[in-house]
Amino acid sequence: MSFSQELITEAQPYLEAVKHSDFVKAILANNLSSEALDYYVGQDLQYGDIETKVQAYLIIYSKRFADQRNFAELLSNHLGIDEAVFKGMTSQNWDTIRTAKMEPVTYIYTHHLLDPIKTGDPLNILASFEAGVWVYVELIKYLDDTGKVAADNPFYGWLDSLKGDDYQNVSDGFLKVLDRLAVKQSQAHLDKVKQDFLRSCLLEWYFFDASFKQITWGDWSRNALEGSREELL
Ligand SMILES: Cc1ncc(CO)c(N)n1
Repeated sequence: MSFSQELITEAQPYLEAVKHSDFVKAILANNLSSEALDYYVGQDLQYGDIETKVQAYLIIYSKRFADQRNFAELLSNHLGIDEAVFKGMTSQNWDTIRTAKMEPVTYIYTHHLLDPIKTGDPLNILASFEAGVWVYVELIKYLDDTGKVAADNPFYGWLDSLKGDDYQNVSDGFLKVLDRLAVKQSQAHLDKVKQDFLRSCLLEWYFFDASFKQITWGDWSRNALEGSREELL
């Protein structure tokens, strides 16, 4: 089994969990609240900016011109994002939502993506990033296959723009690069890379969960501070 097949096999339970998440169920039932949608769009735009940064570092740290060109092209596609699709999903002012502040799960997930940059190793940097791409490709296939996301669904335009072979090919291409970079690496190194990949898959679930519940730093503070006024001992 190739390294990427191993990653994907072990990631299946996380993908199943994403499919079963309240957020995804609400997309399929077309009853996601506008608050959850606004939160998701704002946070995903922040996530997308970190994807830009990660891909820029993949260009910088890759040792092959062919890989660098490929990453540069994919980064250009990423930046070609159809703003209209996101604008159509939310009633919020674009400038406000485009500059949303990162809430806790977005912060943790994006810092998980940024952390391997310090290694300067494209294998480490690519693994945690590709996990998110892979989950999205699989989720989009799943949503499309249900045939339940109709034209009146806020995710219709989003699904329409991402479904099909192009996005799948991007993910498959990244998996091939991972396999090539994994050759001759120590087991300890590969174990760390795998852990990072699976952790991104886990954080995908938390990203949807946080969106469904619109979890903020304020919520976290309130949770932590609740009860702190009681006398100790
Ligand atoms: C949270 C998240 N993960 C993955 C993707 C796909 O790139 C995305 N747009 N957002």
